Amino acid sequence: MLRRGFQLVKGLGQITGQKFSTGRNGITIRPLLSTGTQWDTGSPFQTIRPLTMSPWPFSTQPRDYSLPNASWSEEMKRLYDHYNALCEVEVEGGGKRKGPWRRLPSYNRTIKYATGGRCLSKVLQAKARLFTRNIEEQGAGFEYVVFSNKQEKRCVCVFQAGHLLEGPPGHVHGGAIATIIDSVTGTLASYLSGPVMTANLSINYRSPIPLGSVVLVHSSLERTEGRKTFVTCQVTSADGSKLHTEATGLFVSINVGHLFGA
Ligand SMILES: CCCCCCCC/C=C\CCCCCCCC(=O)SCCNC(=O)CCNC(=O)[C@H](O)C(C)(C)COP(=O)(O)OP(=O)(O)OC[C@H]1O[C@@H](n2cnc3c(N)ncnc32)[C@H](O)[C@@H]1OP(=O)(O)O
Repeated sequence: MLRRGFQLVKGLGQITGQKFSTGRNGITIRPLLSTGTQWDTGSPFQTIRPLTMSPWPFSTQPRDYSLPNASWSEEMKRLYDHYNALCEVEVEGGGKRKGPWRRLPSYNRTIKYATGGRCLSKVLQAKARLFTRNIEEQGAGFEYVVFSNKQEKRCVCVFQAGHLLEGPPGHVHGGAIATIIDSVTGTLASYLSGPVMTANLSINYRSPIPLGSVVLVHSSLERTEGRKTFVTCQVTSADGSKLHTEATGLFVSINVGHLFGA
């Protein structure tokens, strides 16, 4: 159980960019997501099935789902380029240095060993996938990339909602909107406060989101109180002129042992 806790903490560090202390040793973070390669199906009895074409197919790197793919619309790519450019700033005399923004990589499973939990068999645990990254067809589900700004304690997600997320005809399902809000606010809260769980999410749906459109999910820190991190969230059209959804979230810091019944 303790070993699992370490794996979880290290995995979080990789996702959030934080170095989580695991006690005496202060373990160095290294890629843990080695099962999520481009050729990986997640099954212990692997069927080789390429997700993307690569000149060297036997990559040991997991696929980063927050990078552009062929399904991204021009609008999605434009917004990606816009925020990506803010990740670096030009310095006098040429050259570049890190800017205030950071693109957060995104994988289809959070942690190699700590997925699923106590109620799943090992085989099912091996198959566990992050909810927002479990649709294989590019562009069909959640296409998104999160950029964070630690100084300003906020993040922005560029989100393109695919056709499998339909709720009302031609529009995005409210549960899918809640999912992306939970993911973005949860990512911000863990980026700022370390391991957290959603305690409360309150959502007001103001105007429907057309299926296939690109929207921005803005999330900011409101305040922290002890173990509690309060964040706000607005989903707007890509040009910011239309408010689609507003939300507030409460995230409670946890000891990772919480997830394993400690
Ligand atoms: C480790 C995960 C990290 C994820 C992030 C990874 C990085 C990014 C990676 C990939 C991107 C994807 C990101 C996805 C993000 C999704 C996150 C989720 O969906 S999480 C699943 C849904 N949430 C649950 O299942 C929680 C179930 N609830 C619980 O486990 C507990 O209730 C918990 C941990 C929330 C609190 O339990 P207690 O025993 O630790 O603490 P107590 O004492 O009850 O509460 C602490 C304080 O919070 C208040 N509080 C608790 N719940 C509240 C509520 N619902 N409303 C208002 N206040 C509440 C309490 O009144 C207390 O306040 P006072 O300190 O006394 O001032």
